[in-house]
Amino acid sequence: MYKETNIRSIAKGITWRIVATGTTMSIVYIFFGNIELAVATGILETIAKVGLYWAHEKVWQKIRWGRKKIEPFNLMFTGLPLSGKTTIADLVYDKLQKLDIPIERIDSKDIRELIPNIGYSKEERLKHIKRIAHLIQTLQKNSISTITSFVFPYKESRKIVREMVKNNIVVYVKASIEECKKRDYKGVYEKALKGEIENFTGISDVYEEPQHAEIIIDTEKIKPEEAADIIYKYIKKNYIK
Ligand SMILES: Nc1ncnc2c1ncn2[C@@H]1O[C@H](COP(=O)(O)OS(=O)(=O)O)[C@@H](OP(=O)(O)O)[C@H]1O
Ligand SMILES: Nc1ncnc2c1ncn2[C@@H]1O[C@H](COP(=O)(O)OP(=O)(O)O)[C@@H](O)[C@H]1O
Repeated sequence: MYKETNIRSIAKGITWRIVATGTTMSIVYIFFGNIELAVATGILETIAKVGLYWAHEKVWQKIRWGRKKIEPFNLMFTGLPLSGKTTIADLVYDKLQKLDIPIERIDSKDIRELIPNIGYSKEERLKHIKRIAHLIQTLQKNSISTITSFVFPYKESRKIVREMVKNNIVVYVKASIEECKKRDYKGVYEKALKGEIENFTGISDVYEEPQHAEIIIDTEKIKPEEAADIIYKYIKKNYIK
């Protein structure tokens, strides 16, 4: 998010004054053919309008009417490993950033690097998700929206987030296990099938499908760019009118 600095406001004020006063002086000169009158009008106009503009701005700063607060939201991407969460969430993030709203991207790989000593048992995953929900909550207190992509495999883990954060939008990124195995650029399915990874979602642990997702993306039918567009339009319609 950008803040208008004082120096930028002053520069804008000066350039606008040159344009506006130049226009007034030209009109006076065209009508009356008197250069002294045109210059005098220009000087008087500058003095009067600089003061009046300042007062006008001060009054409007106190008026709340017509201002709209953008409520922070959390886009919660959930789905099997390799279903396409990161790919689509990154595209949505790029699109939403262009709207100049305060927004953060939180992906499982970054958080698991940051908090490495946590495993994948149900108990550990729930503990992990509570920390993430707390992080989203803190960002929301500062009006920052979030795009989070985690497996979020249990109904219980998604409920934790829904109860802790405002405006939670579940995006279920759907793909069959067979398809995810084909996409396995991380080699995690291969390892899980060999028994080298325990409690692997979809292989040796459950993925409880969301029953009330706000958005469902079937990645075997919809391309990443189309999916990002659907999600972007949903956000624009419901949160940034
Ligand atoms: N046992 C097990 N189960 C599921 N996933 C595993 C496991 N071990 C490692 N991985 C890799 O870690 C990613 C999932 O981590 P998450 O933090 O999103 O999981 S969770 O939400 O806490 O359940 C997930 O990455 P994504 O592919 O980004 O989903 C896996 O590649
Ligand atoms: N329709 C699709 N949507 C998203 N990803 C897709 C799609 N079709 C193929 N893929 C590929 O599947 C892989 C998904 O990986 P990734 O986004 O890291 O998934 P996840 O974050 O769910 O583990 C990527 O290589 C991506 O290019």
